[in-house]
Formats: sequence, C-alpha cells, structure tokens
Amino acid sequence: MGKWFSKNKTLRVLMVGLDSAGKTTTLLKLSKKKATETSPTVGFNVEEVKYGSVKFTVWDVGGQDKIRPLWRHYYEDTEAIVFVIDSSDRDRIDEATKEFTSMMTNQELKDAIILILANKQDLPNPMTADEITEKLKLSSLKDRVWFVQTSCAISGDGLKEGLDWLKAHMNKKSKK
Ligand SMILES: Nc1nc2c(ncn2[C@@H]2O[C@H](COP(=O)(O)OP(=O)(O)OP(=O)(O)O)[C@@H](O)[C@H]2O)c(=O)[nH]1
Ligand SMILES: [Mg+2]
Repeated sequence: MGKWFSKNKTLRVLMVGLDSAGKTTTLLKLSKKKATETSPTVGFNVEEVKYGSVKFTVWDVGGQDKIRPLWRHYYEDTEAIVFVIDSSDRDRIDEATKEFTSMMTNQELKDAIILILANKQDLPNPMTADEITEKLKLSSLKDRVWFVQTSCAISGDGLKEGLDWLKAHMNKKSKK
C-alpha cells in the first residue's frame, strides 16, 4: 500500500487516440502553456501537470496510423490511459474503436484506469458520451474502471472534470 499513500505521488498518464483528436491541444491546455497552433505529433510530448495535491506525468503520443505501433513503447507503468476522441468525426469512430479495443488486450495495461475524452464538443452535432460509450463497446469491458468525459480542448471545458475523475479513481484503486 505504501506507494499509493505517499503524499507526493506522481501519476503516470498515457494519452493516445487517432491523429487530430486533440491530444496535444489538451496537453497544452492542461499544462497552461500558451496554446499555439499544434502540428501533428511525430514522437511524443510530455509534461508534468500539477493538480491540487496530485502531480500527473502526461505522455502525449502521436496518433497518425503509421506511428500508432509506437504507442506500446509507452505502456509500461501506465496507471491511466486518456483516450481522446474527435466527437465530431463519425467517419472515424470505427477506426478509433479498433485501436482502442486492440489496446485493451495488452497485458501491460490491464490495471490502467481509462478516461475517454469525448473531445471537440464545440463542433456541430458531436457524438454524445452515451453514443461514444456504445461505439467503443465500453460496457463489454470486464473488470475495468472507465469513464467518458465530454471536453473541448481549446476552451478547456471538461478537462478539470477529467482530472478530478482520474484523481478520485486512482485513489480508490489504491484502497483495494
Ligand atoms: N474545434 C475544436 N478543435 C480542436 C479541439 N481540440 C483540438 N482541436 C484542433 O484539432 C486539430 C488537431 O489537434 P491536435 O491537438 O494537434 O491533435 P493530436 O491528437 O495531438 O494529433 P496527432 O498529434 O496527429 O496525434 C488542431 O487544429 C486543434 O486546434 C476542440 O476541442 N475543438
Ligand atoms: Mg499531437
């Protein structure tokens, strides 16, 4: 139990999802860096995000299809996955589901909690949290702790709620 109760625990968070979902924009917003125009991530970005008494180390990995095989190199010791979705992109939700489902079979991630960010809620007619829950087949996941949070990475709407959820559930996990 020791490490979970230590005061200054840093939580390792891995942020993945299809290209252009809004991962880097989310990271910039969380780290309060000046939001600049992002370009597609080739490789990764990492930032320490301080949130109240908790520190998160957030890894943001590029999501273009050719570099998705690199995601797995970041799995080790990941305590939380943040899977970011462009909620306005109905054409690519099946592709997102495929990547998500395949990730879920990886043993290294079996204990990681899962926050889905249903991002780009500011665009017209976005998929709702319920629709995304259904598309990603989240209810069929066994023994996983997951949650869908709607967000807009540009305004920051929903990001605080996402961090609150991560914080609450990582603590809960520790009390098992
Ligand atoms: N309208 C809107 N646009 C967003 C939002 N989040 C990100 N974007 C835009 O979407 C585009 C892609 O955002 P990125 O953060 O670079 O996407 P990414 O997931 O890091 O993409 P890769 O690095 O290629 O994997 C940029 O033009 C962002 O400004 C959002 O919540 N709403
Ligand atoms: Mg990026």
